[in-house]
Amino acid sequence: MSLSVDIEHRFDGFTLKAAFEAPPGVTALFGRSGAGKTTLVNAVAGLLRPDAGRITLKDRVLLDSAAHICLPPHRRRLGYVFQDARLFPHLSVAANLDYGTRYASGGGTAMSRSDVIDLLGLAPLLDRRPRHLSGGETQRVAIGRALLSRPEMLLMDEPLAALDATRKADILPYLERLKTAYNLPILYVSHALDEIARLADTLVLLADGRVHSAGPIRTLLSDPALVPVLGVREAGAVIDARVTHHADDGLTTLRIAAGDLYLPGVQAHVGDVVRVRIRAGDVIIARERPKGLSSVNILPVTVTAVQMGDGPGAAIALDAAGDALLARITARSARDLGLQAGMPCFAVLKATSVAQASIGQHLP
Ligand SMILES: Nc1ncnc2c1ncn2[C@@H]1O[C@H](COP(=O)(O)OP(=O)(O)OP(=O)(O)O)[C@@H](O)[C@H]1O
Repeated sequence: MSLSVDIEHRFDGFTLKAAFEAPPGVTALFGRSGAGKTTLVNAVAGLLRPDAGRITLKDRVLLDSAAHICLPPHRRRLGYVFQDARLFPHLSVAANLDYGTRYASGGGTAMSRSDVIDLLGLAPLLDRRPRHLSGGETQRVAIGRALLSRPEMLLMDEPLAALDATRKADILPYLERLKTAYNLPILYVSHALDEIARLADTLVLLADGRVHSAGPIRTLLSDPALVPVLGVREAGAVIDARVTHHADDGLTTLRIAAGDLYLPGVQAHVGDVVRVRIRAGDVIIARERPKGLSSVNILPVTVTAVQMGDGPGAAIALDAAGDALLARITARSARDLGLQAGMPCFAVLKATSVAQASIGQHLP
């Protein structure tokens, strides 16, 4: 286990009482505004001293209120990337990076300055001042500075929240590379499920200062019971698929265990494994294999669970030859089709419904 957290903290009108474990990889803290994400990550960083609790990173105790241990931030060996990058405005990018190196605590990731510059594409920016950088570039420098402090874990609090969709799409591949190239555990705070679905291995779902659910991302994103918590529009499973062919008409063929998927605009090489997020609302269920349909993605599946919602909707969990999928249909359709666990049927996906933004490089 990389990080283990069990803390309590009370503000006027808000109580945080949360425990979770972050294994190696990217652990996402997800929850609505005010759920307690920043309070929790600040407690891990040492920027907030919780009323009570214990936090360990690998075998080091960062906080143990019973033993009166509370390491100051600079002794925790953590890199912190904030939503507002907090670069030094009077220093060049190079000097901002040097600042990270100067305060390297040692022991953490052994990335050299040139590794970091390459990984984050910073070479053309080194002589610039922060005011001459775009939002995405600024965040890349902030990440570089945090990495050069040789942290044992990176804490990222809404690092992309201030960026527009295009800049966000620009920076996500860098985060994916960071994750795959270096074995650095990351605690990633976000209220954007699309980012989390692309990056995270583990999901910790916070609600009202408590951990509502925690576990592997694939399990939680395909759990029909969590659809109302994750948001009915955003909920959807992630699956890994291998790129097998790019056709001249722009459609890419991706292989999953249940068959082939045909999706537009997949920017990955043949042979690459990519993570594809399929929103529950984009999946239609048919009892028999549909004929004469414009959709090209029809997969044989088995219903694994039916979750009727409080309103007109129902969430249906599906097994596609070992890959979990989720569909959101009306409760009326679920009843009319007589859907129940164990029933074989077909999942229909519109090719254009899986946006490029939902496709990320494979994160083992
Ligand atoms: N210093 C403080 N004093 C009093 N209350 C605070 C303080 N910091 C946070 N809170 C309260 O604690 C609750 C959790 O805040 P927190 O910032 O941790 O939530 P969050 O999940 O990060 O939200 P957001 O996504 O909006 O950043 C909120 O109700 C907030 O008003």
